[in-house]
Amino acid sequence: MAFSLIVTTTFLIIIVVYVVFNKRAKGSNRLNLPPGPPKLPIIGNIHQLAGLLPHRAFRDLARKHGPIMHVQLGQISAVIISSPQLAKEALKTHDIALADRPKTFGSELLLYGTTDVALSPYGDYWRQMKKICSLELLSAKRVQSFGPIREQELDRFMESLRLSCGKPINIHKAITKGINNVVCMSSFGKNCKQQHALLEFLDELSRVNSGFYVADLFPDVKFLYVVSGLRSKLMKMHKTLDKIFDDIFKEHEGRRREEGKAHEEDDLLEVLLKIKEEGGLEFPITNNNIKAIFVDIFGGGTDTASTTIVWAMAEMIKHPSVMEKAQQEVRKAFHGKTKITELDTEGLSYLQSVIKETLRLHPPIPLLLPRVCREQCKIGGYDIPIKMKVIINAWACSIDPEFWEDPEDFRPARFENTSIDFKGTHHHYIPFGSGRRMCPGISFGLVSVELFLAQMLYNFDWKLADGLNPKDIDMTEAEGILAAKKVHLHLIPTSYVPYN
Ligand code: HEM
Repeated sequence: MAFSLIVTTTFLIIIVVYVVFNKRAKGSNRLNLPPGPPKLPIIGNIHQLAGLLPHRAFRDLARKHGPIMHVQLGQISAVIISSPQLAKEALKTHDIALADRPKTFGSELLLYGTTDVALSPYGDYWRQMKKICSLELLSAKRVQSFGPIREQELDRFMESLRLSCGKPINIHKAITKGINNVVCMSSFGKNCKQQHALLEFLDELSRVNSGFYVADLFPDVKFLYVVSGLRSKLMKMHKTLDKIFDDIFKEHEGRRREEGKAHEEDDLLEVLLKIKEEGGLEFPITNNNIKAIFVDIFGGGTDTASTTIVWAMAEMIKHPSVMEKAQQEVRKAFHGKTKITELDTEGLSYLQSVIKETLRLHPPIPLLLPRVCREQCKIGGYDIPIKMKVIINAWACSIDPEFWEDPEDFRPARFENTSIDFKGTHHHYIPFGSGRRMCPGISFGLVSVELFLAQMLYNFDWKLADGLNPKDIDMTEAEGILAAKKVHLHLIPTSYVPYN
């Protein structure tokens, strides 16, 4: 009986999906869609991604089917762009037409109806919140105001490294904690008790919100969310997250009452609460909107920066001459200084090249955040209809042999004496995206990356734990939106004592 129920249910799912799929496919027959790999009924091209990292699978498919491809991922029709020229057409020429973001059940639930910035639909609400983000929360002045927090956290981090000298350290864990402390204190003013729970939540979020979950690929077949267990998992995550934020808000409210206006600098929560209380906005903001913004700040602010630092250390260990050159630069610049500030890192041009090269080979979000077409347009001569998902493979662009010599080699020197920056105007190098939906957190993210790396290189010499040969470091990426290093990096620091 139970068996026949399963068979009937499966059969029904197949029929429903097939009917919807066919209807959509017929609708697009009149369009000149980009070419793409052959599709199987119902699943389309899902099998070509199975077990692979999407940015790598798409790059391999693009080598066969071209830099603009149409793929069918279950019910999701998507165009994958893998060349800088076409990325420019999409993100510059058709920036407004492609400025929407896709919605998933998970993003709706965990981002309070996508009222954050990153996944909010394009429109007046998004414009208002992006402006608040860029001008109030992540402006150069605000980022600078958190300098003392970063320096205090860095001192603590350096002290913990000194205490561990000669012993192996899990660099991934140590850095993530350090960066998360900075983000937490900048956001809520004090080390918040909920920090650990927030970190665990983010880890899970990156996995479940990749957009490549089976249930997300068949959004019309609602009960797939139920039978796959994703619905209950997401509901539980939402409940946990909401409780974490409620506790943070309560603590903050208590401190506000105790301290009155005696804060030295406003933390980000205080900035947002003041904006909310002042009113006068076209879309008055609620506590739920503020919570959604903090998911962006934590999601965008912690793992992207820590991932970059880990990859930079792994690449430098693999390439000792790069490590030596970066250390020489830092040690010369800081020579004789007992206290190092952010101003001291400004002239470190080789270190900047190391960071740029790390972000070229290991962009933390290799497929950027997906866009959705809101006005039909043409890219590379092909039609992009409304509602089509558009995925830019930024990683494929940054290793395109037409633009980069020996593209898969780690060679920071390639950035010396070039004008290539992070502003998203060179489409062969877009680790922060490009156009209207580009990342507003570049300064906030990079200042920590520079400061942490500079101090790690200045104060310590580094070698691999377990007698591992640098050439054998496993550089595999983890699954999820974020291409973090899958196998944690364990390094042994020894104190560097400068000559007087
Ligand atoms: C190394 C650090 C970082 C990297 C590599 C990075 C990368 C990215 C990328 C690739 C996007 C998508 C852009 C697009 O779709 O064109 C993005 C968007 C975004 N990032 Fe970042 N990010 C970083 C740090 C941060 C920080 C520190 C914050 C906030 C504290 C942040 C907040 C955001 C937000 C809110 C968006 C969405 C913008 C929109 O949709 O309008 N990011 N980031």
